[in-house]
Amino acid sequence: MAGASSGDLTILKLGGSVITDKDAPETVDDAALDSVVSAIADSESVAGEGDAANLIIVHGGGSFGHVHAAEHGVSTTEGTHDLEAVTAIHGAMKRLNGVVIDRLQAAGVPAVPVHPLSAVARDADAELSLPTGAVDGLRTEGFVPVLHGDVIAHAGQGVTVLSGDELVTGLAERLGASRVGLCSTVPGVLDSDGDVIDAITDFESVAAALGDSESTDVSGGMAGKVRELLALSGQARIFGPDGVGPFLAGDAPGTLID
Ligand SMILES: Nc1ncnc2c1ncn2[C@@H]1O[C@H](COP(=O)(O)OP(=O)(O)OP(=O)(O)O)[C@@H](O)[C@H]1O
Ligand SMILES: C=C(C)CCOP(=O)(O)O
Repeated sequence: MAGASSGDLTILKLGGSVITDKDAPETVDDAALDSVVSAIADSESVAGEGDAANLIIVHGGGSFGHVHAAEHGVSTTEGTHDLEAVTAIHGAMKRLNGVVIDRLQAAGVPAVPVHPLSAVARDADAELSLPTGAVDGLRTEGFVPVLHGDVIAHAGQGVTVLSGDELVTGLAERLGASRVGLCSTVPGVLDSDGDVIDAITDFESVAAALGDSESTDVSGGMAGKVRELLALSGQARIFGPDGVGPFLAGDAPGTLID
């Protein structure tokens, strides 16, 4: 897309639950990944050569990061100094990122990896230091940066998990994204009858319906996701795999979090 400015920026998260088989360790869900990759490749968010890209992709951990994090007792709040844990969790996320990058590139998307462990950190109050120069520079040069949930330095705790959802909101705030979308396995946030909620503006009114992930997850499942997105100053949407194409085309699938 010619001359994209930061005002056009879209940040899309591909849930780990979507692109992996969350119940089989380190297993990619090939059909699901190929389907969301096609929707991205078919969208106008991918720049022509020499133009700025208006898309940043983040993906979650699924059966790669979460399984190793749970095995080592590491979460977004529980840290570790164990080198083996850091290596296992980060290594698994890099392997998943490599698969995502390969599929995107094969579909014609100029995707490049960005690994948070190398640049992101939390201070003792859990405030994120999240430099955006590399991500924004790559995007401006026409590449689509693909980041992922990871382990990052956490003052006094060793490393803790940085969820893809935190990355999405952190990048959206710092880069002024105009559209933020999270693709999960569900068509949106569901109420206690199983129907998609149109819009959520406060946590308490939906808290009773919000649960953890159905699989191993160290970052809070749907409840964590809604909390994270409510803290964002702009709007965001949560939708299922079928919503990726419509979302990138400017439609409004799933649940609005505002
Ligand atoms: N009220 C609800 N509405 C929708 N999903 C819910 C609800 N309560 C719990 N869930 C569960 O939350 C899951 C989504 O959270 P999960 O952490 O698995 O998301 P993800 O972002 O797709 O994956 P990952 O965290 O690995 O990136 C859904 O698949 C569903 O099982
Ligand atoms: C478990 C790890 C390392 C990544 C967590 O990212 P998420 O799946 O977006 O919560």
